[in-house]
Amino acid sequence: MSLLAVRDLAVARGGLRAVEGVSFNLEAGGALVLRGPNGVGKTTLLRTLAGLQPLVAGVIEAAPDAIAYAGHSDGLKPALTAAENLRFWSEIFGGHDIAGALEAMNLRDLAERPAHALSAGQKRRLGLARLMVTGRPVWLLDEPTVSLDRDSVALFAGMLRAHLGRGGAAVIATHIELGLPEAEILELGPYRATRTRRESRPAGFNEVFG
Ligand SMILES: Nc1ncnc2c1ncn2[C@@H]1O[C@H](COP(=O)(O)OP(=O)(O)OP(=O)(O)O)[C@@H](O)[C@H]1O
Repeated sequence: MSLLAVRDLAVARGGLRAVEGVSFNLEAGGALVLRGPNGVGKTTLLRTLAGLQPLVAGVIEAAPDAIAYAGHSDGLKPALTAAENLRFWSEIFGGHDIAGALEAMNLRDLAERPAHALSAGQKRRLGLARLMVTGRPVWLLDEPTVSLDRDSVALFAGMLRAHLGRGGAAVIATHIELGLPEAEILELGPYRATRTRRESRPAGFNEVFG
């Protein structure tokens, strides 16, 4: 079943065309990794897929309410505790349980701490845990591992794999290998997009993500 289908998409930022010729079909369990140099248009593409800005050309087809977007900002309410932040988002997205989200990103011991008193990596973990309570199948992730230490990257990779295993899907802009051997890679260059290869496991990979 297709969760997100994109045909010949062109996107722009600040009035300038970023990338064009983007086509892919994401099914349940599918992951697409966006690669490309700084400024090429990965964020612009994700923002367009999330409906945060209009497309220039092409077609985006997604089921209604299928998409959850995690951008550069963690989107936290600083005065609310970690648990209250998750409850806030859960109520907006339909009342999903927050316990699994706290567990998935190792936040149980920080549940009662206000978000403003979390470290950068802890805030990022909370921002990513938010995805779990949305209950949405398609995760659009913009550099999700920024500020995460090695163990937290592994936690997040596990959470993402579990999401895919449950029939979810993800589009991920990342400069690091996330340990998703089944992921397709979309290399973005100026004004073009090229499907190249699947993500491979580098030597020694299992030490971090196994
Ligand atoms: N708010 C903005 N207004 C105008 N132009 C912008 C804005 N934000 C980004 N741009 C420009 O749009 C182009 C695409 O930027 P984008 O953030 O999509 O790239 P990226 O591939 O995600 O980069 P990075 O790897 O550095 O995160 C860049 O040339 C950038 O300078």
